[in-house]
Amino acid sequence: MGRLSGINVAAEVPMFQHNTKQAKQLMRSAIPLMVKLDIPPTPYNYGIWYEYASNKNPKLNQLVDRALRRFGGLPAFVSKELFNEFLLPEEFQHAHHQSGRLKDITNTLETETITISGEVERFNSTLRNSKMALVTASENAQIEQLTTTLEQGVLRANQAIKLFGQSLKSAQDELAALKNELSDVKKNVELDPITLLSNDKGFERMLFSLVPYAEDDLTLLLIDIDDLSGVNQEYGTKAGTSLIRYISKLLLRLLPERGFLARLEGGRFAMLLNETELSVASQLAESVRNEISIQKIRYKNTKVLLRQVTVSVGVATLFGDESPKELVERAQHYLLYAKRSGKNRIAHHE
Ligand SMILES: Nc1nc2c(ncn2[C@@H]2O[C@H](COP(=O)(O)OP(=O)(O)OP(=O)(O)O)[C@@H](O)[C@H]2O)c(=O)[nH]1
Repeated sequence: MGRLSGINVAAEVPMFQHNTKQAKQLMRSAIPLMVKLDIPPTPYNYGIWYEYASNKNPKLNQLVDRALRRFGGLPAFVSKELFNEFLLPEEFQHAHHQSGRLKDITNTLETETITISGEVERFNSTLRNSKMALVTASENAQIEQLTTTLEQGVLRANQAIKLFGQSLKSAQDELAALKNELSDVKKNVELDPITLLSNDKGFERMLFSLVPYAEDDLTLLLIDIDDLSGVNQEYGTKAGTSLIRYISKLLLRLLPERGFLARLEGGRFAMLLNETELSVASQLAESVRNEISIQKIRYKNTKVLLRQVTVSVGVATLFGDESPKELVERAQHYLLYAKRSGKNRIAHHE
C-alpha cells in the first residue's frame, strides 16, 4: 500500500527501476566485484557498482574502468562525483549545482572581506601616523603634506567600502534568486505531473506539519477510484489517466476552503481536513462518493461514455497522541474495509 512510510530518495534513482528479480541478480554480480576490488560498502559505491553490473550506461562503466586503472580502486571523491553525475535525479543535481553557487558567493565575500579589512587597517595606520606627525608639525608645508596623505587614505578606504557594498548587494541578489529557485525545485519535487496536485511527498510534508498542532479534529480521507485497472483494460490507460485527472478536478471542487488534496499513486487521493471532526468529514466523504457515482463521464478522445465510476473512501480522525504514520495506516485500514465490503462506499471508526 502506497509509499507513505518515509521520503524515499532511492525510489527515484534509476537503479531502483528494475524489478525485484533483476535487482537481486544485479546485486549478486555487483557485490563480488566490490569485494574483489576492496571497494568500501558505502551507499555511493553500492549505487555505482549496481549500475556498473547492469552495464546500462557505457559512459559510467568507461569512467569506472579508467578510475580503476589510474587509482587501483575507486576513491571516495570519484564515486561521489560519479554518483552525482549518473545516478542522482535531476532535481537533486540541481540542488547540487545550487550548493556550488552558494560556495562561489561565500568565496567571493570572503576575499572581499579580507580586502576591505586590509584597507581599513591601512587607513587606521595612516590616521595613527598622521596624528603623531601633527604633534610635531609646525610648518605649513608639513601640514599640507599630511592633509594630502589623509585625503588619499579617505579616498582609498571609501572606494574599498563602495566595492564591498556592491559585492554585498550582488550577493544579496544572488541569494534571493537562489532562494526562489530552491522553492521552485521543492514545489516540482512535490508535484504530481498528471493532476498538478501535491504528490505523496507533498502530502507527507503537509501531514507532518499539521499533526503536532492538531487536536482530535484533523481528519484524513483516503479516496480511491474503484477498479482503475479495469478502466485501463476496457478503455485504455490514456482514458484511465484522463479519468484520474477528471476525478482530481471534481475533488478540488468539493474540497472545503481550508482542506488539502494530494494524489498519492494510481487512483488514490488524500484529503486532509483540519479542524473537522469525524461526523462532518464522514458527511463530506459520503457526498464525494455520491457525487462521483452519479457522473456521466465521457472520454474526450474517443467520445466513449465510461461505465459508472465509483470510489471507496477510508476516513480517520486523529486520536490523542497518534503519529502521522498511524493515522495514515488507520485510514488505509478503513479504505481496505470499504473495498472488501463491495466498493462504492465509505468506512470509518465508530
Ligand atoms: N491510467 C493510469 N493507470 C494508472 C496510473 N497509475 C497507476 N495506474 C494503474 O492503476 C491500477 C491500480 O490498480 P489497483 O491498485 O489494483 O486498484 P484497482 O484496479 O483500482 O482496484 P481496487 O482499488 O481494488 O478497486 C494499476 O493497474 C496501475 O497500473 C496512471 O497514472 N494512469
